[in-house]
Amino acid sequence: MIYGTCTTASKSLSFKTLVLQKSFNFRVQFFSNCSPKKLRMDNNLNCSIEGNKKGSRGALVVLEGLDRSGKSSQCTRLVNYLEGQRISAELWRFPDRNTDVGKMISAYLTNTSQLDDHTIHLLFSANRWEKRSLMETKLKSGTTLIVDRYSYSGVAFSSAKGLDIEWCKASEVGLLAPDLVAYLDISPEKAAERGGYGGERYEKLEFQKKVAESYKAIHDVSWKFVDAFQPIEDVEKQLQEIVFDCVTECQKGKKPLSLLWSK
Ligand SMILES: Nc1ncnc2c1ncn2[C@@H]1O[C@H](COP(=O)(O)OP(=O)(O)O)[C@@H](O)[C@H]1O
Ligand SMILES: Cc1cn([C@H]2C[C@H](O)[C@@H](COP(=O)(O)OP(=O)(O)O)O2)c(=O)[nH]c1=O
Repeated sequence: MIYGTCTTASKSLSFKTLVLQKSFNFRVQFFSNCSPKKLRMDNNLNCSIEGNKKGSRGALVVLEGLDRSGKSSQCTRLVNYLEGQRISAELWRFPDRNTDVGKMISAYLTNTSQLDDHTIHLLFSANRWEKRSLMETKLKSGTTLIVDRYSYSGVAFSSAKGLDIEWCKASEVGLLAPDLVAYLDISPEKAAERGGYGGERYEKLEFQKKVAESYKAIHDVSWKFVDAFQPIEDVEKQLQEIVFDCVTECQKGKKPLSLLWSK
């Protein structure tokens, strides 16, 4: 590890351009208006600035998609990538089956319990609410969260069963809004051909087709659609680029956290 000192980041530009990029030809995160910081450089010459400037925070990144679209694989790869860039990152997933609520959800998904559609919807929401405050603490302390499914799964899956979309959203209002939603786009038929399909309650082609329609109904222009039928490494590369940009924006400290369904 090599350490240097960043002395000129306060007035816009040029530290990275004039000194670092030109002389050494590598990429360094640049932050305007920050006090002098230590630069941390790894063996690949990836460089980051230690410490958080005021308002700097981690990014809330959500991966959504049909069952078997590749979310879990890509979430793991993303966290590894970010850690390689010296960006603090954690992998989260919903449902979180470790909590008491999560255990009820897991029993439902594995068909060992039966629940009314409204009830299971509210349990999925509760499972997010019980993690909300920890989520906020982590983000504010500078940790980026890569989240495998979030509110949009809640709304897409429940509304695919016929529940009213606005009713489905209501229990999600006030949860933290993601900085980025990446949708792993694959047809239900192609997803169904992938390994391990068929074990849990929702892993049925006809139902997944309805879920795909629900996702179409709830997405907005801010979502990034990534073709999930590409080779796994190509999906990974594309995600790395959009996630890195998002994390950089959040590190700048000019983007406060916002709340779900307020946009
Ligand atoms: N781009 C891809 N191309 C081919 N197979 C993939 C790709 N992404 C994931 N897979 C495989 O598909 C299966 C489901 O992937 P997974 O990441 O568990 O999806 P999800 O979390 O969305 O259910 C796994 O066997 C995984 O290895
Ligand atoms: C987070 C969430 C997931 N789900 C569904 C989607 C999945 O079919 C199932 C379990 O999610 P998950 O364990 O992520 O399944 P997979 O890895 O196959 O994508 O729960 C909901 O119905 N509502 C929700 O709020």
